[in-house]
Amino acid sequence: MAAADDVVELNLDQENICKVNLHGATLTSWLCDGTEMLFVSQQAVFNNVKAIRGGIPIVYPHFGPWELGPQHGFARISRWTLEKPPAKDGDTVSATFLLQDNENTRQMWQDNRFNLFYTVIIGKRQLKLKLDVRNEGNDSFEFTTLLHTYFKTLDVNKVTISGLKSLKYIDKVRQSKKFVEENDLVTVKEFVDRLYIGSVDRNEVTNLNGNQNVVMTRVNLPDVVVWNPWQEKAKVMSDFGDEEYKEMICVEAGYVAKPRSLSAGARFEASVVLDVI
Ligand SMILES: O=P(O)(O)OC[C@H]1O[C@H](O)[C@H](O)[C@@H](O)[C@@H]1O
Repeated sequence: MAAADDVVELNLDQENICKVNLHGATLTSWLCDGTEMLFVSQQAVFNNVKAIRGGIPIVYPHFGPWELGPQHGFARISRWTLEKPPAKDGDTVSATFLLQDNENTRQMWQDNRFNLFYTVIIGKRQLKLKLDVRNEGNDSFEFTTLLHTYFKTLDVNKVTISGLKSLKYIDKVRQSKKFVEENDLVTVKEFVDRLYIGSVDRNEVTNLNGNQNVVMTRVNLPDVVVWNPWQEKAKVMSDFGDEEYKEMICVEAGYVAKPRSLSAGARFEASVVLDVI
């Protein structure tokens, strides 16, 4: 369990609440009309050191194994600050979190200076997530970023994902070779780790918890990663139950297929909207 003072709650009403852990600004719960939409492992570790296994960890400034630092970058294992506490505005509640460069990140990542603002907005049957990266230094830098969304489902076998047909994808399970997706609806029946390149901006993920479907709309996040560790990988992950692969599917919106360059003083804004339909 996370310590209470690590968690910021955005409370629209009793049945529509989301929780953000300041460790990584990881969204660890999204209650939509009383149904939990996000998967968090029973084995997840809340020690403010390890990345939280589940919810929506933020990948930045690097997706995947990184020669300069930890896998998926430092954002998901850094302590964020609460820049704007939860406030109600009409039918939504929003809060903004901030990660700034510090001695540790500068040492790891070529002395780059940045502000990364993350705004979470919960509405009725909707969650909106906004990333805003600002280059505060005198030199340009490159980064990749992704919202590593773990959706909760009662049965991963029934989940379908639309919007990927005809796209090229890198299949990390098959020596990172490139393939073209042939299916209108992607289903997951085995260990899957794919990076779909340059997808249309809308994907529908069906049969999530409570038989809910979610439409994911992306702005400035052209790529989609689909991941499920299945039985074989689940067994070797210490913070993931052996059978939990049945209860989750990661559909991750990112800018990851190629790095984004940001010149000195420039800004990169991107967002994901999750609508429960
Ligand atoms: O175990 P983690 O570092 O959290 O990474 C979990 C997974 O994240 C992404 O989905 C990657 O595509 C996978 O290759 C990776 O295994």
